[in-house]
Amino acid sequence: MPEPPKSSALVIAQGLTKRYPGLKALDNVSFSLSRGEIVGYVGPNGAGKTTTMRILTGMETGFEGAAWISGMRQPLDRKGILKEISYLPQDVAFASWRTARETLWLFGRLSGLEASALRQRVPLVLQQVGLGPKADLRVGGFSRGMKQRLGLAQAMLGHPKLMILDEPFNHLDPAGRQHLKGVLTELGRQGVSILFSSHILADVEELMERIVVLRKGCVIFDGTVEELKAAHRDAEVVEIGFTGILPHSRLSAIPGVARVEMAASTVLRLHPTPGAHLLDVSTHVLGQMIASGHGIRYVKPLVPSLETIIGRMTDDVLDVATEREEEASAC
Ligand SMILES: Nc1ncnc2c1ncn2[C@@H]1O[C@H](COP(=O)(O)OP(=O)(O)OP(=O)(O)O)[C@@H](O)[C@H]1O
Repeated sequence: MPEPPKSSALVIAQGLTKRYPGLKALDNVSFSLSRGEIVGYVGPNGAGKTTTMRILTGMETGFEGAAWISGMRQPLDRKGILKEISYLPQDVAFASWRTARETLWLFGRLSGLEASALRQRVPLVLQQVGLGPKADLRVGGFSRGMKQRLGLAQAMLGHPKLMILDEPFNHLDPAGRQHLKGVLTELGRQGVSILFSSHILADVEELMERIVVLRKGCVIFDGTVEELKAAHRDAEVVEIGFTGILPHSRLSAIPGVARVEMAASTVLRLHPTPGAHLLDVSTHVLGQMIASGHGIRYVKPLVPSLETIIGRMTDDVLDVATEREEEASAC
């Protein structure tokens, strides 16, 4: 059996490849997670996020490559690993007739937690996820957002070293997402590592210490959000509000201008060519507009959102099996 790589990382995924008939769901996926690190695992539908998470939790066993958690290997050391991790699946489901408190109590006992520990822990985690006042209500009457919170409470219950959360922000309203971000940040501060997937990127940007982007089963970026944004500076545009009628075909001919988009009759957006310096190009365009008698109402740089960048990197397409033949690597 191969030795775990010499690394202090809590999670090491090395060359993970998962095949389904006619489809490579994961293609040589490698990344790692340090202790206390919060990592966003993102990509379009079908990119392979859940498959990776299922491998890390030991639910998916037929794969190539290796996954180590705390120096233990999946799926061989599954029992040992289960003591250190928790998993929040995408669609949480609970028995409707139990209360939130009973649900956590049962889960805790089945996970081997002592009754004395649960007496303290259950009210605490319910409080932390904002369900304290609902502890003794039946889950059947819970909204989807409340069930999502209960799922998170369950994932926190056993003091895991690693939490793997598949779409934890699903079904939460803006206040709920804000609250959850606070809870996860605090857990990170306490040394808990968190790997989470999300399609709601605008809200979770500042939560991610690192972002791993997956496309068609391949890791296409692994770094900080700042590094990702820096690599996509060419997606920045400048918006110019002006007076008068603009013959914008003349502006398109200016060196460094890839495209002039008319956002409204007196608002244009300047798209630079890759590698062009946005400030230089804007200065040139503004000079020409003023020289031809246009008044400038405002100039505003538009920095692309994380969602725009990821959409650009992944084409934002639903990946279908026919697009990803088993042997052909899309990486
Ligand atoms: N049991 C299975 N049998 C066959 N194909 C599967 C199976 N499970 C997943 N897949 C396929 O593997 C690919 C990756 O699926 P996965 O659920 O990991 O994607 P995802 O990134 O989590 O997507 P989403 O954002 O929609 O949750 C998809 O093409 C999916 O259809």
